Amino acid sequence: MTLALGCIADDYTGASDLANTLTKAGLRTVQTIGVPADDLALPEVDAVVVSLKSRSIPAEEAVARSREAAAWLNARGAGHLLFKVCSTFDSTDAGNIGPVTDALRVDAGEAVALVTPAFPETARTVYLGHLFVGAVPLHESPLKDHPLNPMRDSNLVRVLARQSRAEVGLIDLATVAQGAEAVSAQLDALAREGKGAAIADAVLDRDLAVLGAAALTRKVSTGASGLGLGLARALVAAGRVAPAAAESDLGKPIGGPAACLAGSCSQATLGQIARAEAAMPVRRLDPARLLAGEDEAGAALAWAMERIGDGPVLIASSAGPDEVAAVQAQYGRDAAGHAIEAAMARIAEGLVARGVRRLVVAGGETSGAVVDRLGLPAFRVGPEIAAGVPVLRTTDRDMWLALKSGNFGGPDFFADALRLMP
Ligand SMILES: Nc1ncnc2c1ncn2[C@@H]1O[C@H](COP(=O)(O)OP(=O)(O)OP(=O)(O)O)[C@@H](O)[C@H]1O
Ligand SMILES: O=C(O)[C@@H](O)C(=O)CO
Repeated sequence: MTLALGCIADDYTGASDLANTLTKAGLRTVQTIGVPADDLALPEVDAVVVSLKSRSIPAEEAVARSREAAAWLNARGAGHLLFKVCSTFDSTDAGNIGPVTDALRVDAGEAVALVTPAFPETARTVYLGHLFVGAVPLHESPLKDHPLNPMRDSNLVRVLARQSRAEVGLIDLATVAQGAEAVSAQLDALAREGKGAAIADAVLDRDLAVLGAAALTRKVSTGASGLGLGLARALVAAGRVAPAAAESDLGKPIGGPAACLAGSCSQATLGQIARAEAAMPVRRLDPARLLAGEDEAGAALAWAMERIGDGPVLIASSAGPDEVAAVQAQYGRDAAGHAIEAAMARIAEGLVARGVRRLVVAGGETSGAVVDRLGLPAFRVGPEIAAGVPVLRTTDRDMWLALKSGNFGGPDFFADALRLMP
């Protein structure tokens, strides 16, 4: 297999978002969970998205895992490596976007890497280095209250510089408007000034096409699905990939019981859970009881088993910012997060052991914990449920999944997803 594009995603929902974007742009794409084992049979594809769970782990571990993924992708001839990060740049001052970008860039022998989280389709735009989520700057958006990485600075040149060894520059919209050659020349100029990364502005899809073409002249770039779209378009335009229609037949219907799990505390997910109450039974986990050692997971599983024969169910730990802050103050941010993720993974395992083959999970870390516990190796990409969220079909067994990024999806996301999982 010779890959046109190798991708390393820092969480599993982000990986499926990117796999969805690449598929829609005509690249035959597969999403793997972790670095694939040598004997994993993969279809012939243009792009592989290796999903890591590296967004919120110590930087040196994130670097080591990303390097391992890069080595696997490079061994399959990847012409370009994209490090897929969140479109809201989720990270802390300790990393991991800066350290991983530095490491991949240096390993590839590049002086500077283009970085942009812009994804206009989901209303993430970058102007003069400032990230906007819809109509508000990042630090005024709900991301300011993220349970693991509250984003309180919208100036990404500053944010990335705090995480990076090298200095960070800017490629502004005026330069992007002049086209790929101007962007490439600006990258060279920034490299001469000693900059190791450049935040690139992008407001419209056409800006992404320019950035993709410029990024493709180097071996490594960092961005969200928007940059993936730009790279895919550039690969097709350069004749390096013959565009393929998305697979319409991902296999026979599976049917049977279905369940949804939500660990994301994003505003979008909280709204979707509230809406789901009208469509299916919803059980809310009590994080305080769970963290005090009560068997909340066992109780939720028993609750689900009483209802699942009649239709889908939803189990959610999600809570608003005040409740999250109270739990974190008592148990610590990471300990609380990990304990809740572990409970979700246990519930997923129990549901699958009892026959669930259609599973929707909301939240990147939550999805990571669930998919790891289920031991799923790779996914083929099915139809799009909402911008950034495809239906996935496991390559090694008959199972449908949807891994939803916290902020993505329409108000009726859970019902919308299940409708596309026959
Ligand atoms: N009630 C709660 N109190 C404190 N932490 C919670 C609670 N419910 C969930 N969590 C934790 O919050 C974190 C949510 O992160 P997750 O990545 O799953 O969602 P997200 O960040 O909204 O999604 P994405 O990364 O896709 O944008 C997880 O670690 C989860 O265990
Ligand atoms: O880019 C995004 O917003 C998503 O794919 C994601 O990474 C959320 O975890």
